[in-house]
Parts: sequence; structure tokens; C-alpha cells
Amino acid sequence: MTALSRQIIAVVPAAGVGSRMQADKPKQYLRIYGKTILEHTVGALLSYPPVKRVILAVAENDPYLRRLPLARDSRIQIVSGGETRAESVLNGLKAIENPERIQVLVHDAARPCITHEDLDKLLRVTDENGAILALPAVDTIKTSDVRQQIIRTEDRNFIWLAQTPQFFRADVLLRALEQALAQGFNITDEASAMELAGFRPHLVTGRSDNIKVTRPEDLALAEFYLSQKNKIK
Ligand SMILES: Nc1ccn([C@@H]2O[C@H](COP(=O)(O)OP(=O)(O)OP(=O)(O)O)[C@@H](O)[C@H]2O)c(=O)n1
Ligand SMILES: C[C@](O)(CO)[C@H](O)COP(=O)(O)O
Repeated sequence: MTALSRQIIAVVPAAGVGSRMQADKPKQYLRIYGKTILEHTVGALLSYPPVKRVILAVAENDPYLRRLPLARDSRIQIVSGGETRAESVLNGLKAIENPERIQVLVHDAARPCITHEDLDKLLRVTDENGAILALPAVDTIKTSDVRQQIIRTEDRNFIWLAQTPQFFRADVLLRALEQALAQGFNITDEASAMELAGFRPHLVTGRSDNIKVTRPEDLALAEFYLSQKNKIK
């Protein structure tokens, strides 16, 4: 089976509490232009023709999802999230039947501004290493000690900021993530599990508007970028 003939499924970790957002509900359920951030994100994935199905990992006892039409969409499968983002992703991957026939796009629920053009770029990578969207660093990068004093300035020509989606063969990523978590590594994205398993994922240059809504000030930014993307206003 070739990479091009594998079916594509999106796995969306959406089980976070959004502590840095300091809102009255998890940030994926905050609304922009009448729709939750989660609906914007999943909508962008489901309207992309190669994506046939979305697996959503949500917190156990989540009271918000069931109020959304998403919860009744036959293209969406809901699984329980975990304690960490990596565990939520792992639960999503475990729900995939015949993972050797599937490629996954893992995409944060909190990144609603993803474009189909960026997804096209990722899907052009067809080897087993997989690929992630990322941004080349534009600022000067410092490494600090524990007292927050600079110990080094990095060569930023080789520094990239990882985004999602991250695109891998489902069976390969499942094994890599299981191994990395079993060995106690703190895994903050899928590529790091693949790296630990000996792969060299490709860095595909993304867009700076593919933000992860994290802090309160990010909401206005996401609203602006979505208005540009969809010309909603
Ligand atoms: N146990 C967790 C933690 C995070 N996530 C998801 O992973 C994505 C990226 O995580 P982050 O932006 O850090 O979200 P939160 O963990 O919700 O935010 P915070 O760290 O501020 O609490 C989000 O879509 C979030 O819902 C998840 O599915 N399961
Ligand atoms: C996966 C990710 O979006 C890449 O930038 C990011 O690491 C997830 O954020 P978290 O705060 O570590 O959950």
C-alpha cells in the first residue's frame, strides 16, 4: 500500500482545560463569530476533501460537546481524552481500525485558523518520516539557566516552532507514542515521539496565523485571522 492510497483521518485532541486562557469554560468551547473554536477547527478539517473522518478526544464528563451539532455528525467519532495531550492523542489513535492503512493528521482543537493550502503542503510529504507544519524562528533565540540569565544565543537558522497538523502513518505514530510514554518521556507533540523512535520528520513551512489559542489576547487575533480567511465580516 502506498502513502497516496492510504485513507486520511484527523485526530483532534480537545480534552484540555485551557488554564492559561482563564475563561469560565475550556477554550475550545469559547465562541468566535457564533461558533465555538472547536467547530471552526473541525469544520476546516471536514471541509478538506481528503479527510474522511475526525476522531475527537474530549474530557470524560465534558458537558459542552453534546450541545453542539458536531456531536451528531456521522463523520465524527468521540473518544475519551487523557491526563495529557499525548495521552489524548494516543486514545484517538487506538480508536483507528487497521492503522497500517491510515495516515493521520493530528491537529490541536485550539488551532482554528488552519488553511487547506497548508494541509495540501503537508500531504505532499509521502515518506515514513512524516511531516509537521512549523515556522522558522524570526526572533533571536536565547537559552537561559534556572535563574533566567542567558547562557547561550542559538543559531536560529536551525530553530523552528512546531505547529499542528502533524502528519504520520497511523500505525507508526501509535507505536512511537506508546513507546515514548511507556519510557516516561514528556511528549508535547507527535514529532518528538517519532524522533525518539529514530525517524526524522520533515518541517513544512506553515503560516504565522495558524496560532494556538492559548492566552486571552489570542482570541482577538483568532477572530481577525478567521475574518480574513472566511471573509465572515
Ligand atoms: N489532557 C489534554 C491536554 C490538552 N489537550 C488538547 O491539546 C491541545 C493543545 O494543548 P493546550 O493549548 O496546551 O491546551 P490546554 O491544555 O487546554 O491549555 P493550558 O495548557 O493552558 O491548560 C488543545 O486542543 C487541548 O484541548 C488534550 O486533548 N488533552
Ligand atoms: C503540539 C503543539 O501545538 C506544537 O506547538 C504544542 O506543543 C501543544 O501545546 P501544549 O501546551 O504543549 O499542550
